[in-house]
Amino acid sequence: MTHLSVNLNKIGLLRNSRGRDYPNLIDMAERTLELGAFGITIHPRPDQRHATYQDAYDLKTLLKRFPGAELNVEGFPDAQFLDVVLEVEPDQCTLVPDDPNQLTSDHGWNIARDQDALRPVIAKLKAKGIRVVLFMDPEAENMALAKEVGADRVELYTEAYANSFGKDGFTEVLETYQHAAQAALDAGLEVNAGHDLDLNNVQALCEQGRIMEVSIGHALTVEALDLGWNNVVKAYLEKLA
Ligand SMILES: CC(=O)[C@@H](O)[C@H](O)COP(=O)(O)O
Ligand SMILES: NCC(=O)COP(=O)(O)O
Repeated sequence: MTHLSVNLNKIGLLRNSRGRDYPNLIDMAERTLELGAFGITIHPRPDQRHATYQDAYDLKTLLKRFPGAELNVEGFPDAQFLDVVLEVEPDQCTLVPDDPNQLTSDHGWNIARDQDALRPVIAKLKAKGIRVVLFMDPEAENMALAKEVGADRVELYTEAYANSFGKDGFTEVLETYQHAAQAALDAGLEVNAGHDLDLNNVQALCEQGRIMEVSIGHALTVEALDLGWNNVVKAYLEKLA
């Protein structure tokens, strides 16, 4: 079984588009957890275009009512992000090497280059009891270094996986991801995955049993336009059971 963490960035985007608290992100989080999701993910970006830093505080308060459920806060470890995460103390923090103006996340860490900056950040987060995840491309050769710099898990960046799904060459791409996941496990890391996962492609990635958690938001929100939020969350839970 793979845990489902629902990313509410796009709920935040809709909310922020009208300057009203509608839809209410915390209400959507509560509804999602009541449906059986393992956790909630947000990725507050410096411009707070969707999820806000305040959402992190409010979600932390909500999660206290759901023992066993987890809050995952993703983002680039700039000073503001770190201040918020160290104060909120989510269950998990996924560090993502995004520039402030990126449209979305589109690459994993270059740990060999960034390790001197990452090590103290990871140490600070872990000192607070926060599980640390590094957002990574599916490169098996880099997993040992991810462990060495102190990460607890890696999150495999799955855009390339999603883009290959259903096309020629998919089997080889899937094997690349499974090989990277196994290398992470062999290095003593647990494995998350995310980005562009959807109801069609998620099962093939997770059914071999290496993926501990997937965080899904964009496709889930779009699929909910057709199927309804409750039905989509339940459908993912069935796929990941
Ligand atoms: C790290 C990752 O792949 C996603 O969690 C990312 O946070 C999505 O960000 P947007 O919702 O801003 O596209
Ligand atoms: N880490 C991936 C995530 O949280 C959601 O990514 P997406 O499903 O919005 O592409």
